[in-house]
Amino acid sequence: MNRVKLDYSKVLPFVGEKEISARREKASQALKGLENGTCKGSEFLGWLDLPARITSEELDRIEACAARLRAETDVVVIVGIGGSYLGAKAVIESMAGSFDAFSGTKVVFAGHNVSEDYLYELQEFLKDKKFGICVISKSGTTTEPAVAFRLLKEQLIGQEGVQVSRQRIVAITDERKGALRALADKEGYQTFVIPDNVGGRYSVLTPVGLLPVAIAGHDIRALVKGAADMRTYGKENGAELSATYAAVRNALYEKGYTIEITVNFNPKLHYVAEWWKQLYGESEGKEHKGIFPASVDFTTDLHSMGQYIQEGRRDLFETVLSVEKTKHQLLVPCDAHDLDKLNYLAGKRIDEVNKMAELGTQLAHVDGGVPNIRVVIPELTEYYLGQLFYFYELACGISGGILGVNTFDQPGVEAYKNNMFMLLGKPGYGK
Ligand SMILES: O=P(O)(O)OC[C@H]1O[C@H](O)[C@H](O)[C@@H](O)[C@@H]1O
Repeated sequence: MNRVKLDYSKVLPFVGEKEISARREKASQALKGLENGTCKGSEFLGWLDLPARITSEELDRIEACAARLRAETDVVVIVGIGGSYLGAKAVIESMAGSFDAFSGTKVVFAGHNVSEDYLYELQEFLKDKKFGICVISKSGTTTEPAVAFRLLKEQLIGQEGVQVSRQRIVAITDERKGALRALADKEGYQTFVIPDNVGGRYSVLTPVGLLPVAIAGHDIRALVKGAADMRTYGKENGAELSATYAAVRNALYEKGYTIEITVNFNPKLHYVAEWWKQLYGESEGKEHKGIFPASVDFTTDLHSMGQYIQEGRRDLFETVLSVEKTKHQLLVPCDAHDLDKLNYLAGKRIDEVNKMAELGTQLAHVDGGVPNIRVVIPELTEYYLGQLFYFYELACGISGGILGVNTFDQPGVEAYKNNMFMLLGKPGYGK
């Protein structure tokens, strides 16, 4: 099996193998805590064996629902935020053509902000379209998706009537609890369940990620297979890949490298980094501890953030998502006049230019004092994305264990919500 690989050789000038292997021992302990369910937050370990537990029948049901929505609609609005949004968005952006949005896209997103202009413009866009809604909320009570869903449901009923709109709405939520569950049961929407023991940011391989990805026309079986293969591979070797990444980043953290920048050289990976930021930020950022997860898109951001990374405060390290093989091939053309002085590149692949930018940047940043990890992805396919997700999820569980926090809760997210509810006059929220 070809697979995602890790290269931390460009970290070694900053932390030695000895320091890393000390963290590697802690990583093994943390892994044990996950495997035998004795870690903090152990009620949320359902993701560990999720890829192997998903049955072909469940995938059939998801694919059938996606096929029905694809046939009955021009576009489906995926309504959700945080873990109920980012996994699907990451896969769809990675797999879709860069200009699909201009040639008739199958999915659009809402409920991940409360921008009045965004929602107005979405409603205008949907006015002359046959649309469906896939509303996703584990708790079923999150304000942003609830507001968007209320608007869109009203619009759908107005355009299609009550009966048709019930067919066009699918809800993904808790099996029993929450306002969305109550509404879905009352209206008779088709529903899918988010298991109790899988937290939002770990839910990409549940219907939360799989249904939107299937609606967008991508291969969810390959995605699940990639994750399952990574799980099997990890079981055979003590989760080598994830444990090493967790150990290396913690060794760096303890030496004062408190910010990790995930870097891509392919804009399709932008939302993979956004997904990663939620996974690591919500999991580790607590008790006034944790690596701050950031991200950049190169080479674009080399022309904005590159200066800071090269010469700013030395508390950064980078993790580059490096894709080995492109989907397409394109050569730099030769020009008879060569006024732009680019003929030295004529006949070379665009990807070679990109790869040399990647290598040149890595060397420059390491020289400038920025440790560099490389995560190598053989190709941008659903299969390797599945591997990558599982690699990161397991590493996050291990890393949180090394740090000593409860990786699976997010108490800090409530503070802004309470203030917002109080300011908006929600009953039960005093001054
Ligand atoms: O799926 P939901 O219950 O609507 O939650 C959506 C998101 O919002 C919350 O505030 C949490 O911080 C996230 O972990 C979660 O993924």
